[in-house]
Amino acid sequence: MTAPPDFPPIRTERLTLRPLRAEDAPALHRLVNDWEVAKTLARVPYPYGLDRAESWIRSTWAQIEAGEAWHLAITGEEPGPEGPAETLVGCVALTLDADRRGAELGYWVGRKFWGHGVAPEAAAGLCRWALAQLGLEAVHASALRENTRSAAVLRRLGLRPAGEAMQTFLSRGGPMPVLLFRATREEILATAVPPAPADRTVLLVAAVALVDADGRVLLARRPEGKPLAGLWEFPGGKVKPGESPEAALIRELKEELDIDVSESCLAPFTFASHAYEKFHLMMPLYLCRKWGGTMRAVEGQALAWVRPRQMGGYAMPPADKPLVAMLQDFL
Ligand SMILES: Nc1nc2c([nH]c(=O)n2[C@@H]2O[C@H](COP(=O)(O)OP(=O)(O)OP(=O)(O)O)[C@@H](O)[C@H]2O)c(=O)[nH]1
Repeated sequence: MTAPPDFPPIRTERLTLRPLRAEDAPALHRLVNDWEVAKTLARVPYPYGLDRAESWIRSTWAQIEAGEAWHLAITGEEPGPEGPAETLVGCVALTLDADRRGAELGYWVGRKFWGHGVAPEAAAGLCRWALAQLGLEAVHASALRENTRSAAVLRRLGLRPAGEAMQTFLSRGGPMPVLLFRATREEILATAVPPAPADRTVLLVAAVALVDADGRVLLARRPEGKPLAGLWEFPGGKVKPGESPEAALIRELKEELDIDVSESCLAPFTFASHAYEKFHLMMPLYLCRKWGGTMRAVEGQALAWVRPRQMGGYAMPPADKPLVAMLQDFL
């Protein structure tokens, strides 16, 4: 086949699942050729070259056409200079068993998209589609024994532990212990929409829009190694027990930017209330136009002074979206 099959995209709350396209190859190669991702995948060699991404994409078309396996791109939307742009986030797959009554579920998500519940949302979307369209009786999956994150995803989807096995991992060059998971059609249907974790705690984070004389706002890029790394955000951080949000900000601004801010210069502006997968973020956003000292990126983080109108071109955490809209109206 020379083109993706005609397959109507599956849409979930935030994601679209669609056949891979030839032009996805560079993004696919970038996301999978990452040891943290590749090491969890049985059938992916490492390093993973661009040519492999290209030929694998073509092989998935024939499998969809034959009704044997559905390897779909998980895509989301990220802000771009010309409005929201489609971004490859990962892949999700169902491969029919030989008797065509069950199927194996698989998925991976690019490292920079971890922590947002992409895998359960995409896997639940594909499972729901497959139960309706293919009349499957069961879904099964495996996860490396050490991959607790993947085991948690499978449990949230309603799959239950079904033993252990050894499985060859191309990326590891040999057999590795895996945990097996399984669910009947009924079990999946009962839990196919991943429930929000019941014990999601509220995390209080104080943040500030530092505004310069030209009406530009300071954004800082989250450093590698932290959750949501690479995204641009308002300076700030977690409020410690016993600390006021203002005191937390004054401390964080000193620690991160080496500037001195007094409480009277922090004007309450608005707040974000956003359900992340593992916690609920409650984040007051202050405005501040006056500070002392010479600003520097103490943690080596990239800084940018950005007009609110231009913030659409900076990828920011989902919680910040409404804040950006309010700054655009106000500044
Ligand atoms: N500072 C800041 N945090 C934000 C923004 N938007 C947003 O979702 N957050 C979330 O709020 C949380 C802030 O935690 P953090 O990791 O920056 O806090 P911190 O500086 O105390 O970090 P640390 O615990 O690694 O020292 C993160 O989960 C982050 O993703 C934002 O605009 N600014």
